[in-house]
Amino acid sequence: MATVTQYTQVELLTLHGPEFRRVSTAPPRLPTEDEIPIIDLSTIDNGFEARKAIASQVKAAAESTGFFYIKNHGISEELLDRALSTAQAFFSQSIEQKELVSNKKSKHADGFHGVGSTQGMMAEFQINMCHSDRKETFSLRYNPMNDPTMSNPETLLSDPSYSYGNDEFLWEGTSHIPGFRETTIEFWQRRLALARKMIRIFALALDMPEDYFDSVTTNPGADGLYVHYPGSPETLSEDTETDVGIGSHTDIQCVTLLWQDMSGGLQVLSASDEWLDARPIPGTLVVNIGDFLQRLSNNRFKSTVHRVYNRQTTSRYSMPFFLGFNPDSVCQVVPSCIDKDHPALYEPISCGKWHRNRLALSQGKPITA
Ligand SMILES: O=C(O)CCC(=O)C(=O)O
Ligand SMILES: [Fe+2]
Repeated sequence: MATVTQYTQVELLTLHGPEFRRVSTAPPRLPTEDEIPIIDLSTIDNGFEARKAIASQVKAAAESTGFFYIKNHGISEELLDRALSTAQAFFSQSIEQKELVSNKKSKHADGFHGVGSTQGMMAEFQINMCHSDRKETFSLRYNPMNDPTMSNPETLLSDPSYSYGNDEFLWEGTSHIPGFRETTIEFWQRRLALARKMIRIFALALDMPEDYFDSVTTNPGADGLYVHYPGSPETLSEDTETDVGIGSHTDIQCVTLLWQDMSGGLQVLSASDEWLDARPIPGTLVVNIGDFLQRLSNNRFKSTVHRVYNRQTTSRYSMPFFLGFNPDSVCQVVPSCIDKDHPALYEPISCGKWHRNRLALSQGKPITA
């Protein structure tokens, strides 16, 4: 007997008002190789032609599901293991110890966000409309002192419009965890370097010179996170919505790099409104596109709805990294994405303002013009 696909709706908050998306109620299925491809980065440093070849695969993925895996990405298993142990050591503490580095002490929301404390502004300040997120987070944001490519961090540090560099409390409040500061900063640096390489690949994928985004990634949005999804109580029924890890959302900035443990639970909406199981694949990171890059690409590259369901009784850990552009650089739709049939759909805006507006929206505050 043929099965009839049934649909429900998810509500997403956007700057243009709420947006409703049809989604299938069927359980997630495995993606095809084209839907979420695995792209090999082993040749990324081998010269321009090699990078063009990678970019053409990235372009195909970016124009379809907007999600892909990368392998041979250059971040060692040793560092990933160390970062995971560091995250686990942090989250296994008492709530009082975690609150020593509460994000409330920071202008940039660095630090600890407890379970359910920050609906609608967790992680990268995603907008989750359905229910409280069941996760806790530690986040480290851009600080020019931690960026090895920044030749004059003092200039930025002394610029009051940025209020960079007030993250000492993070290291004081975690100094009892061996290696926490060293590992967290080293991992953040490696992810920033990889994200900068990836944005060059994205420039090529948009048929632009590979250095096209370099000038807007000198002090970019760069949010490195540890995330813990506590296990769900065994008593929860299958259809309850309360044990969701992160509700349906799109990422806000440009490119997300995600390490996930082997628990599973990451689901990605397909072009035909079905949930795809973006299962963990050892040795890979998941890459996806955020709303700001979709905007700059005139909607050519897809910022795709995804969510996390942790329905197991044990913890799930993930470590996402969100790359934006320099907060004050005004960016316009990329010229190669505009022609007479495809006029620019969006006004120029800075990534910082875009991010702030999305945050204000999620908190019910007015949006600045
Ligand atoms: O934890 C994950 O697997 C994904 C997290 C995510 O989508 C996010 O933080 O934006
Ligand atoms: Fe996300």
